[in-house]
Amino acid sequence: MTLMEIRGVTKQFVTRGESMRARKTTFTAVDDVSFEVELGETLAIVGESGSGKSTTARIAARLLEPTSGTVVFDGQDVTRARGRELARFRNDVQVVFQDPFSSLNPRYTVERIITAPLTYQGITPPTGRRAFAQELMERVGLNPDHCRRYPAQFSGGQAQRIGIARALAVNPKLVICDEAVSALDVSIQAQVLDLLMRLQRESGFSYIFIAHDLAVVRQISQRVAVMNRGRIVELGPRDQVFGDPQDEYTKTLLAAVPRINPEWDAKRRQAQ
Ligand SMILES: Nc1ncnc2c1ncn2[C@@H]1O[C@H](COP(=O)(O)OP(=O)(O)OP(=O)(O)O)[C@@H](O)[C@H]1O
Repeated sequence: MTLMEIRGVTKQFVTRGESMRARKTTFTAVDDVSFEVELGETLAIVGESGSGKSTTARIAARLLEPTSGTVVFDGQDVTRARGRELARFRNDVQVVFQDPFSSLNPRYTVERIITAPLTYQGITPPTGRRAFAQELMERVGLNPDHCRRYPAQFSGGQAQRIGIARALAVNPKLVICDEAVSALDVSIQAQVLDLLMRLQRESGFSYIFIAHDLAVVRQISQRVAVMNRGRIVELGPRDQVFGDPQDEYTKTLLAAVPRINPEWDAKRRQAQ
């Protein structure tokens, strides 16, 4: 079943040079992009820096309006949704950002951060906020006794787990991870990826997983979209894209990754 459909989405940014007299120029960051996200799957979007991945993610999350094209979620056109319709969308689609610290309010306790999406939606958990936050902390591998602590008292990997717990608080159907593990050390990255995969197995939601690291994408995704200069140049099942890429740019991208060691990769997948 299709959960989200991005149809012919284009995003242009109008920029102006330093001086007021400088001419305005239009830059197309995302150019006629279309893809679908199936219920329960992980679709990865990969590409070099500047290829338009984050802009696409922000449009899919309705954090940015496209210049043209449509975003359909659960059968509804939400491209210009407002009010209650937008609130429902914001509940169903959660985002985990790259830098956990800048996406967590430093003045709020973890308990307050994790339960904030419930507050926006006007929901009171039957067991109370603290018990609810503690349960989620346990689910993401954090010590529930630390629920009164502040973000600065956690490591980068732990802070990202707080961001993930917050995303899960409202039982989303889709979680958009925008370079969610890119800022973490490799060993911590692997732990957070394992957590993301476990949570999906438990709850059945979908991921759009944005990353530039192909080793990470290979581990987590079922399908992969490759972006180059604002366009999707290849989209297919992971093993097809990695094993038999059709597009020249995808081939170049794969050739440039020395970190994918097939033996290591096979061992990791066996261990999962
Ligand atoms: N608000 C904006 N105004 C002008 N240009 C923008 C804006 N946001 C993004 N861009 C440009 O659009 C292009 C695509 O950016 P985007 O962040 O989507 O790429 P990306 O693939 O996610 O790269 P990265 O991995 O570096 O974040 C870039 O050239 C960027 O400079």
